[in-house]
Amino acid sequence: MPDEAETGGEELQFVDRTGSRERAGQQIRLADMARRLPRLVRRSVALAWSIDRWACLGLLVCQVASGAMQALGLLAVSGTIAALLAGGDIYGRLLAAWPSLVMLAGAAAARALLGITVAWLSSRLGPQMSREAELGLLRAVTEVELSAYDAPGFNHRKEAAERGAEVAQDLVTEGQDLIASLASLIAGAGVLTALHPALLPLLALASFPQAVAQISAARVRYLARLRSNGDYRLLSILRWHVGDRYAADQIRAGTMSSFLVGRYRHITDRINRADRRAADTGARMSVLGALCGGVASAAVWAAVVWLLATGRMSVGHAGTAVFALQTVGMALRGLVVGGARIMRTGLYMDDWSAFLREAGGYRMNRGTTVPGPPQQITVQDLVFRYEEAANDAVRGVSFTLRRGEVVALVGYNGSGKTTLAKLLSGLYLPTTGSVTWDGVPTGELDPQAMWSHVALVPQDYARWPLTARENMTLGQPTSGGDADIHAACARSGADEVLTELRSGLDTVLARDWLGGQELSGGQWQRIALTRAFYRPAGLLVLDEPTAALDPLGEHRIFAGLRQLAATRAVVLITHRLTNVACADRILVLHKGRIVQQGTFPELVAEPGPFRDLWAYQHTREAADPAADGRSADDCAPSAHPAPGVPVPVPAPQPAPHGDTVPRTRKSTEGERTSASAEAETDAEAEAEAP
Ligand SMILES: Nc1ncnc2c1ncn2[C@@H]1O[C@H](COP(=O)(O)OP(=O)(O)OP(=O)(O)O)[C@@H](O)[C@H]1O
Repeated sequence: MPDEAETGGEELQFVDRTGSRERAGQQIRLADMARRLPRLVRRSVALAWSIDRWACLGLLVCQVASGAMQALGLLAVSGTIAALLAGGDIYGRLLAAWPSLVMLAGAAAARALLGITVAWLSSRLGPQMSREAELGLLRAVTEVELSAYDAPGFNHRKEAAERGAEVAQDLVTEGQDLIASLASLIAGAGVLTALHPALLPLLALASFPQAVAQISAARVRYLARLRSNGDYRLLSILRWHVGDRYAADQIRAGTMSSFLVGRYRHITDRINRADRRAADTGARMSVLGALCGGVASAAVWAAVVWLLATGRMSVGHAGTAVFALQTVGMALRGLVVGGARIMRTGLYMDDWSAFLREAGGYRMNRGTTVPGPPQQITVQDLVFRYEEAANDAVRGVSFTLRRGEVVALVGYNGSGKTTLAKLLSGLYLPTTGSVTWDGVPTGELDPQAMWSHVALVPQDYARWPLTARENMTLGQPTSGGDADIHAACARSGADEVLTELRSGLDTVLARDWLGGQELSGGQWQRIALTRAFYRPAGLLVLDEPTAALDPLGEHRIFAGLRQLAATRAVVLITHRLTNVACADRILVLHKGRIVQQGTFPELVAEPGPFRDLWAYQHTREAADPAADGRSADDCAPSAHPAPGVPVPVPAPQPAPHGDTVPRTRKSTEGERTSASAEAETDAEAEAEAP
C-alpha cells in the first residue's frame, strides 16, 4: 500500500497550536537562565519539601556541608603545599604538613560520605516526586469537561504535562547538582579571592564563552526534541496499534505489517534527521565555545604564572590556586550544564503546573446544586457543536423525557444520537439552548452528584482490568451486596457469564494478568449492561446496548426494559428498529434535528426517514430471516408489516407477552403513556424468559 506521505495525501500529525512551548524553549538563554534558576530551585525544593521534608532538609544540609568540606579541603591543600615547600629538613616539613594532610583526608572522606547520603536521599525522594506529580495530573484530568477531549489543544497540553510529571524526579538530582555546584563555586571562589582578587573575575570571564555555547547547544537540542514531539507521539501510537492484541488478527489477515513498519520507519527517519541536525549544530557551538574558552583559560594560567614570576604570589598559594581554579572551573561548568538541564526540566514542569492550575483550560466550572434522580429532563432549543467542527452536531432540539418513559433515538449514522444522549446525561453542556433536570440546567448541577444518577452503556464500553465484581459495581457497591449484583446479572444475562468464570465475581477480567480470564465481545457487553442495571440511577442511557449480543441475549434485554423504566427515564439508541417498538416514544434525528417523533405504529405509518429505514430493514429481514435472529413480533407485532407489504398502518392492540404498551397512542409532551406503569408486572415475567 503506498504511503500517504508519498502520495501527497494528508498525514497524521500533532501540532502545538499555542506555540507556547516553542516560545518557552527559545528562553533557554544565559540571561533568562540567571533570572529563572532561583525560581526553579525554589520550586524543586518546595515540591520536595511538600513530599518529604526530612529528606529535603537532609539534602540541603548535606550540600551545604559538602561545600564547606570543599573549602576546608582547599585550605588544607594550601597548608600542605606551604608546609612542604617551606625550608628545613624533609621530616620537619612532613611533620608540619601532617595536620593539613589529616584535614585534607578528613574533608575528602566527609565529602564522599555526604555524596553517598545525597544519592541515597535523592533516590528516595525523586521517584516519589514523579508519583505525586502523576497523581496531581490524574486528579486534574478527571476534573475536566468531557468536551476537552475533542479539543486538539487539550490533548497536546495533557501530553506535555505527562512529560512534566515523568521528569519531576529529575528535579531532585538536577537541583542537587546545581546546589552542589553552587557550594563548590562559593568555596572555590572564596579561596581564590583570598589568594588573589584578580583571579576570580578572570576565571569568570574565561568561562563565559563556554557557558554561552553550552546553553545554546542545550536550547538547540530542546527545540529539536520539541519539534519532534508530535512524531514521538505518532511512534508511540503506532507501537501500540502494532503491538496490542486488539489488532493483531487484523494486521495478520490484512497483511499490514510491512505497511505499518514502513510508516514507522518513515517517521523515525524524520526524527533521526532532526536529531542529527540538532547534534551537528550543538557540536559546532560546543567546539566554538571550547576554542574561545581554551584561549581564555590560557590567559588565566598565564596570569597565575605572571603572579608567581613577579613574586606577587607564593609557590604554596600558586599550588592552591591551581586546585581552586580547577574547582571553580568545574563548578561553573556544572552550573551551566546543570542550569540548562534544570531549565529544560523546568519548562516541562511549567507545562505540568499550568495543566494542574487550569486543567488544560477545561476545568469543570459548574454549579453546586445537588439533584435527586431526575423526574423530568427537558430539552429546549438545544444546539451543540464540537470544538472546531464546521457544523452543529445537534441543532434546535426540544423534547421532554420523564421518569418511567423509554425514549428511543433513531437515525442514520452521524445524525447526532450519541451526542444528544451525552447532553441529556450532562456529559456535554449545550452550546446554546438548555437541558434541565427538574428545572435546573445541567451546567448548574454538581457534576458528580448528577452523574451518580446516570447509568450509561456507551457504544464502546470500558473493559476494566479489574475483578468481575468491580467491573459491575464500578467500585461503588450498594448496601444490597452481592445479591444486588446477581439481580443485575439476571437482567443482563451476565449470570451465564459468571458460571464460566474461574473464581466467579472475584475473577480478574484480563487475560494478561495473573489468574485473569478474558471474555468474548458479547460477554463483555453483558458485563457493561450489568453495570448500568446495577447502578441505582434515575437516567439510563443505552447506546447500541445489544450490538454484540446473541438473539436470546438481546431478547432478554428488551423484554426487561419496561420493568427497568418503572424507576428510571430510559434513553435507547439502536439501529435495530424492531427493538425500538418497545419505546414509548421514538425521536428520529437527521443531521442533528428531530425530523419525526411518535410511537412506533405512528412512525411506520407516516412517510419519512423512519418508514424508509423500517421498510428497508424489514424487507431485508423478511427476505433473510437469519439476518435477525429474533422475531420482530417480540415487541410489537401489530406494528410489523406483513411480508410483501412495505409499510402497513398498524392496528392498536396489546402486544403479546403481556406488554400492554398502547402502540398507536401518541406520547405527546407532558403526557406519560400508561404503558410504563402497567407493563411492569408482565415485563418482570418476561425477564425470566430465556
Ligand atoms: N468528538 C467529536 N468531535 C467532533 N465531531 C464529532 C465528535 N463526535 C461526533 N462528532 C460529529 O457529530 C455528529 C454526530 O455524531 P454522533 O456520534 O452523535 O452521531 P450518531 O447519530 O450517534 O452516529 P452513529 O449512529 O454512527 O453512532 C457527526 O457528524 C460526527 O462526525
